[in-house]
Amino acid sequence: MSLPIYLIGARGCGKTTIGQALSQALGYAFSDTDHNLQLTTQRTVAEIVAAEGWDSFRARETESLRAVTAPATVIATGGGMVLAEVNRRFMREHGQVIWLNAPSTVLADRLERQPEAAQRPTLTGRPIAEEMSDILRERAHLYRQTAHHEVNAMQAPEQVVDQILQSLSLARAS
Ligand SMILES: Nc1ncnc2c1ncn2[C@@H]1O[C@H](COP(=O)(O)OP(=O)(O)OP(=O)(O)O)[C@@H](O)[C@H]1O
Ligand SMILES: O=C(O)C1=C[C@@H](O)[C@@H](O)[C@H](O)C1
Ligand SMILES: [Mg+2]
Repeated sequence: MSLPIYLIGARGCGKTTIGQALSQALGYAFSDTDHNLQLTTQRTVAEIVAAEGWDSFRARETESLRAVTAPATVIATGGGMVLAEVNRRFMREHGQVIWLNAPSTVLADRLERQPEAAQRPTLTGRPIAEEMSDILRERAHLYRQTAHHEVNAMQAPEQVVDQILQSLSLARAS
């Protein structure tokens, strides 16, 4: 059975972009926990957070992770999925976890170009560059401890996909 592949990392690291390309390369299905939540609730992240608050969003995100988990599927997760221990354990136990890592300056740059505010409401109320730096400082250890493999997400998308494929095949061979 082909285990699911979970992509984790901060906003803008490319979980959705790379996830789609990786799923095509492997002939796997593709799911995205943020999109799944949007479909099932018919609301954006910003709308859920405005109506119910972040704690409720985080609880729904845990449900979304379970709902999309299936064999032979690449799963792009929400940037905050690693905050809950239950999610970290679930991903490590059910599949291969890949951290798409890039410096906060690169991520902030991408988000400033394409903010998608409905899916990425502010987490701290601070400007994007400062928020990203704070978020990575808080979460880097959680991404690191959850991931089976860390990949450099500053490379061009095709190279990121290649590096993931290499990590996975090396893991299978060892
Ligand atoms: N390797 C890359 N090189 C250059 N640009 C990239 C790369 N990966 C993603 N991008 C760009 O960065 C932006 C954010 O990418 P994407 O939406 O895939 O990130 P994400 O990790 O899914 O974010 P979120 O956690 O908010 O869902 C998009 O404009 C995308 O085109
Ligand atoms: O980093 C985060 O906490 C988030 C990232 C996005 O993928 C969404 O899941 C949401 O905007 C929260
Ligand atoms: Mg995404």
